[in-house]
Amino acid sequence: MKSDNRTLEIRSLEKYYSHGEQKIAALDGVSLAVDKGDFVAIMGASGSGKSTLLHLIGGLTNADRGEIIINGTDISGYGDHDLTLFRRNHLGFVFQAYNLMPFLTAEENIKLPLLGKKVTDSQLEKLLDRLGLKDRRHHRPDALSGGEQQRVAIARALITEPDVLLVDEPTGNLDSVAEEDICQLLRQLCDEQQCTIAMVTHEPAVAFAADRVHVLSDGKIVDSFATSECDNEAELAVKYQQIVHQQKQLTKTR
Ligand SMILES: Nc1ncnc2c1ncn2[C@@H]1O[C@H](COP(=O)(O)OP(=O)(O)OP(=O)(O)O)[C@@H](O)[C@H]1O
Repeated sequence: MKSDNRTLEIRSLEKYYSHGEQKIAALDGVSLAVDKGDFVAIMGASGSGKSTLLHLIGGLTNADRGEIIINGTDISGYGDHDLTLFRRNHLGFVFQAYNLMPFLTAEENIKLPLLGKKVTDSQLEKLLDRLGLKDRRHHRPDALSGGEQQRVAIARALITEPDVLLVDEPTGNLDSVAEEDICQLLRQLCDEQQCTIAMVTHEPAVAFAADRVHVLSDGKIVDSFATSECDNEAELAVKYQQIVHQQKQLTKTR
């Protein structure tokens, strides 16, 4: 059923890579729907296709088949120029490596995606305040902790008010305290500001912040479940491992 609230819809997405004679299906018919304000986590073993999926949603590579519809716009047929414009206006990215400009302050980094466009002072203040960066705004990245650098990266992704925030292993370089802090922040952004988030992670503790987990295996979504089915991250880890194990058994018997 189509929801009017749907921010992201992926239909039968396929992506192949060639290794010599061999053709590898990185994505093999992935379909997914995310409503406004929903937070989904995409989990899966190494090589299951997580990054490929996020890169396709983000218009960083093209699909071989299928559709990617973001707020009603199908970007799957777009060329490089249109994809660049679409990314700039509609998507926000947060990566494991914060990718901040080392010679710019936190505030200058946050304003980078605006490309000179004005942001109102109150908009910027609100964002700095929300991300707990007010007293760090004039610091350069090397004077910030890992968690603070990731907060700056999140603020930079949010400054253009994107339709979807695409997040790739956001806590991979952080200790457990900073990890929890970033997870809480992402959760609150959904609850309070109706941010729509698609996040790739292999960490059950990080996935627990989401509303729903989709499990990828060999380029297919093989299962998905609401995180509310799990009382805590340990239960989520067990549930995820069971799905992965079941999938391995199925592959063996094929
Ligand atoms: N540029 C590429 N050229 C060739 N093959 C690729 C390329 N990118 C990914 N692949 C292959 O596609 C499959 C999916 O890769 P992908 O990086 O999406 O997996 P992943 O789940 O993100 O893995 P990881 O958790 O290790 O980052 C793998 O078999 C990988 O080797």
